[in-house]
Amino acid sequence: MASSLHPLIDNGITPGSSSFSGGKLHCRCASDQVEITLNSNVAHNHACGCSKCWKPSGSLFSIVGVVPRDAVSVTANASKLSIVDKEATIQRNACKDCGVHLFGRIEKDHPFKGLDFVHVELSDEKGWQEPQFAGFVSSIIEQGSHPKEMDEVRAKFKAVGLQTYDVLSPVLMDLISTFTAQKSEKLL
Ligand SMILES: N[C@@H](CCC(=O)N[C@@H](CS)C(=O)NCC(=O)O)C(=O)O
Ligand SMILES: [Zn+2]
Ligand SMILES: [Zn+2]
Repeated sequence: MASSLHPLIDNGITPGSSSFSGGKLHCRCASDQVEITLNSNVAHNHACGCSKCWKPSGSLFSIVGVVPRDAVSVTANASKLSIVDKEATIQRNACKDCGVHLFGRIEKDHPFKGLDFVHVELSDEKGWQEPQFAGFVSSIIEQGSHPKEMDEVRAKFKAVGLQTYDVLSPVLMDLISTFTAQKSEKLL
């Protein structure tokens, strides 16, 4: 398989630091970079194979984690941000010039409302939580990967110690279903 899963996965995973408490993200413009300050480490960091999450060119997967939205502030060049798809659940704020997604925010009623989605590779700091699993793996087929490559893709994740799922991990799926059950009062 010629393609890279993601630079933070391909050569093995570097563990983060439990005492790390945040840092800055920058877009990839040569000047006037959008800067985001995060006052928190990420949680539920994972590889996402869906077509909507930003990924570096040449990679099959995005690496995306969440932080409380109160921990996110735009600290430079906010005027360069624009929402990629206003109809999507996750409103991904991208740099209009370089295309990098700086943060994704949920405004509608949703189990993950209150959490923003961010890509820690946009930071120079070390200590961010390492990827915990791979989600939306089968979605890479929708972007042109051949179904025959899937065994190899899943084996590569397993080789670096990550479980693969075709939606999200059991913990996150249980959170989503708990939210749904509480809303319909099946669970009190
Ligand atoms: N197979 C679809 C899956 C898209 C999808 O459902 N993505 C997930 C993971 S990021 C999601 O929660 N999307 C909500 C959104 O994009 O607003 C694709 O690849 O486009
Ligand atoms: Zn930019
Ligand atoms: Zn995604």
